[in-house]
Amino acid sequence: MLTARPEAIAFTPQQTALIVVDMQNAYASQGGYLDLAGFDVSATAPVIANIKVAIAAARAAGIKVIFFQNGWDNQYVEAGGAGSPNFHKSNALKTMRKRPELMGKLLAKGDWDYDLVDELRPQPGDIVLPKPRYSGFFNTQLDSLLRSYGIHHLVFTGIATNVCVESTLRDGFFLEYFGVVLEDATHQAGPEFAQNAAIYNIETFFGWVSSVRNFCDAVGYDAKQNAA
Ligand SMILES: NC(=O)N/C=C\C(=O)O
Repeated sequence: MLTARPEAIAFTPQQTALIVVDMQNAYASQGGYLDLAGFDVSATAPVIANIKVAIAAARAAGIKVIFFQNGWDNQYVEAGGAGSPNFHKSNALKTMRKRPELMGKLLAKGDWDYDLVDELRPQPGDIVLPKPRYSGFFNTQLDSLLRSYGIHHLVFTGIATNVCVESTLRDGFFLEYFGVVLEDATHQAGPEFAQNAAIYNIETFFGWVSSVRNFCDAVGYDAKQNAA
């Protein structure tokens, strides 16, 4: 049983996945895309630390860990051309149009910006999925993989709460997945009200909101003892 808002939610480890959304240098590191595009990433260190604990707890409980990496090939073919709203709305693409010296760097496969942060490394048995748009369900193998493992509960961590986390959780809701976000293992892109609004939306309309500590308690993982 996971203590959560608006109410506790039951889950079994075998039917649950921990989803780690886009914990790449682009979203969590100084000098990465969000930072260069003018978003504040100064408070991401505790989020990385909390995700690390959630991942350890999930692995110990036999919960599948799925990492997403957002981005495209270094020619940006997968980003879409002017016929795609992504071409017009992506702040990474807009930043690179303003600063052409960054072309081939931001969110480009093979570059540091695209890499997962050093602290969060996939291990054998984890799944790593590339995704070309905000939702992890769009143009990825996520749905078929989850169905193949009989998973229908998704516990979300990652950046950004109000963009890729919320988009993926919402799409999951429409596909009949139960979505829980661990709020202290997420961070917004934009002002704090964006975090609060995303959490409000999830808690009220699309899923459940919990914390890393509650998740550890639910799976019987002692974070303090394992840190020692
Ligand atoms: N990972 C995300 O939530 N991404 C948000 C914005 C972007 O990728 O431009």
